[in-house]
Amino acid sequence: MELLSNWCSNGSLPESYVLPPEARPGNPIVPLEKSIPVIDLQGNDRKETIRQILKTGKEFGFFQIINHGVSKDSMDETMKVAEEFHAMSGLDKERECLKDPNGSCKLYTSSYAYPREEFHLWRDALTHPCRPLDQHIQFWPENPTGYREVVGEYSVELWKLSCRILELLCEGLGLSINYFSNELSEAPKIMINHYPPCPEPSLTLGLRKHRDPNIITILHQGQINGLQVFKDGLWIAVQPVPHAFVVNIGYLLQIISNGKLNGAEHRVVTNSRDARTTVSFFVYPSDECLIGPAKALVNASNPAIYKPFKYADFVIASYVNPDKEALEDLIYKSTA
Ligand SMILES: O=C(O)CCC(=O)C(=O)O
Ligand SMILES: [Fe+2]
Repeated sequence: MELLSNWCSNGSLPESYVLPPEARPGNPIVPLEKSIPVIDLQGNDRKETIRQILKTGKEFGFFQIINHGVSKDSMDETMKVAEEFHAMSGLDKERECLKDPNGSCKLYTSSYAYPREEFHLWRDALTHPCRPLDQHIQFWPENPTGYREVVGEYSVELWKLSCRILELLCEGLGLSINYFSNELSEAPKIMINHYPPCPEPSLTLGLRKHRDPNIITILHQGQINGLQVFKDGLWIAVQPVPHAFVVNIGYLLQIISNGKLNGAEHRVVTNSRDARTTVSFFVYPSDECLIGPAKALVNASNPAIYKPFKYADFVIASYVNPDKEALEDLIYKSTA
């Protein structure tokens, strides 16, 4: 596996990156009236904020947040070390990711299933766990200078923000305020994506259509366009708003909410001019965690759509041995 950043500037798109016609991005459709709502977390009416989050979490599965309490400096410095990391040589990047004998810090290109992929994606990525910080930080990259300190502080802030958003969601859904304060949110991860300029943006993608396999994701997407959300058969671009975060409902939260929230499908398109670097904070459960509709949300008029399953089995059916039917058998309650 050679990182994309090592060779991407040679000016051509290899055949293995050319997606089949139906999966290509085509012309992006940006219906203005359907843009992703921006929610002010400092709005002084808490009930109104919760109403907006629930509404857009159902309609779009995505929202942007401003006045979220994470400092601009922390966001800017994190973006800077993220860009610097991907600007290092391939060998240096690999060396920085070998510090954990258990391989918790991962560097890959395209998706982590690269060797099995029929088509590759125009992306490199670095990912590592981030909580509890003192159990993981010693395995993170030491270079670029300041990486651990800056990303360490950022991940503490993002954890606080995740808890705050989950509390608002709990309140809106009618769940106890600490519903997620357990193994459901035990294994958060940072992911630093890098999408170099691409010679043929119409033929390939940075990420194919997917739902995040987690509870929620908080994305720092910087200033470059690329993220698109699938809604009612259209792709909607998530326009960068300076220092906003993009929040998206993960597939597991769709299941826990018994369909009251939507784990929306999304993808990343590339462009020929600007490199794009993004930082995702993923809230994941532990592998052993049981996932299923919250009891408080199921009753005679809202019967359970999904049945309980172990998170590790979901990962197997989604990624390790991807099998749509096996995944549906695992998560959906039989209607027979
Ligand atoms: O880079 C982006 O804009 C989105 C990344 C994403 O969807 C993911 O990492 O799951
Ligand atoms: Fe995603």
